[in-house]
Amino acid sequence: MPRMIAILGTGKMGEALLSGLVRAGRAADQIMVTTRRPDRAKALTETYGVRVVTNLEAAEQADALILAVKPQDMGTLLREIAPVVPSDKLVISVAAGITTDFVQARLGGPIPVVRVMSNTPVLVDEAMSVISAGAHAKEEHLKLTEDLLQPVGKVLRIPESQQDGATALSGSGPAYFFYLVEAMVDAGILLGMPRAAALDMVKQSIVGAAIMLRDSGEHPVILREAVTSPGGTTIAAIAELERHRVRAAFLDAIEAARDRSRELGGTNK
Ligand SMILES: NC(=O)C1=CN([C@@H]2O[C@H](COP(=O)(O)OP(=O)(O)OC[C@H]3O[C@@H](n4cnc5c(N)ncnc54)[C@H](OP(=O)(O)O)[C@@H]3O)[C@@H](O)[C@H]2O)C=CC1
Ligand SMILES: O=C(O)[C@@H]1CCC=N1
Repeated sequence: MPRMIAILGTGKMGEALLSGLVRAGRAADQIMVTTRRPDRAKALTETYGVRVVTNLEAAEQADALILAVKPQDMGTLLREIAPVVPSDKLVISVAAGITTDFVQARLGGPIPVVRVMSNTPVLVDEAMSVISAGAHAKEEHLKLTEDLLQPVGKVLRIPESQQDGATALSGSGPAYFFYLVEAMVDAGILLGMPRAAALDMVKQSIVGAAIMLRDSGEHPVILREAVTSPGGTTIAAIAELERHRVRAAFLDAIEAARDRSRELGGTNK
């Protein structure tokens, strides 16, 4: 395990990863973070007891760097730290669309870079993190990255060519489920239910369904068929979902997210 880890750009994702590291037992004095705003720095120190440093201090002193700025800010950050990052430092990027080649080219030298796409359920130790090695990252670097991420969820190694697709599927994935919950609660309101009761019903249904899906080992089609009685209520709803081409909308939506991830990587300078 790297002795000192630095998170550069500690916003929503950076903080989610930070909280996971702390929950997994990493001592606060083995984590450094960087931020842009002083009020954010103060809040992170107060909540986690971690040291807030400059990007240059983090890049010099930490054994592994987790880059968690927005894709649009990655070029600027890499230009700033490039002069002080030695070629044996493990650099982990969690930014959508940013390729390992992009990071390596801006840091210069044979730097081991690992690209990660995680998601916000890292906050409840249920993240889906997919990881890919850059040209100079070896088995030991993938293993170190897995060791960092395994305490906060599931980790899968994938070819980097699939990273933009994974960003669309599991990186953004939680948002699609929250969106679905919102839509179903609205349906409850339409049927005249109080908002709080509708939210309770939908929340418990999605949690129950998610746990069944994870723990039963059954295919989702089998689980859905078990709810769908001949001539019953569920098939009446599914007929409407099909009529509105909801499945096709998901295919198009996730393809659009994949394309946007590619664009974020391509347009960044
Ligand atoms: N949110 C999500 O669900 C997921 C996000 N990601 C990826 O994680 C990354 C971060 O996203 P997210 O956490 O949502 O975004 P945020 O805007 O919440 O976090 C980015 C943080 O980086 C800070 N920052 C920007 N530039 C610098 C700099 N030069 N030095 C120090 N700090 C800097 C920002 O400061 P300031 O607030 O002042 O702008 C901000 O706090 C993105 O690349 C995204 O693609 C990946 C998976 C899921
Ligand atoms: O929306 C985004 O760009 C980020 C990347 C994956 C999830 N959120």
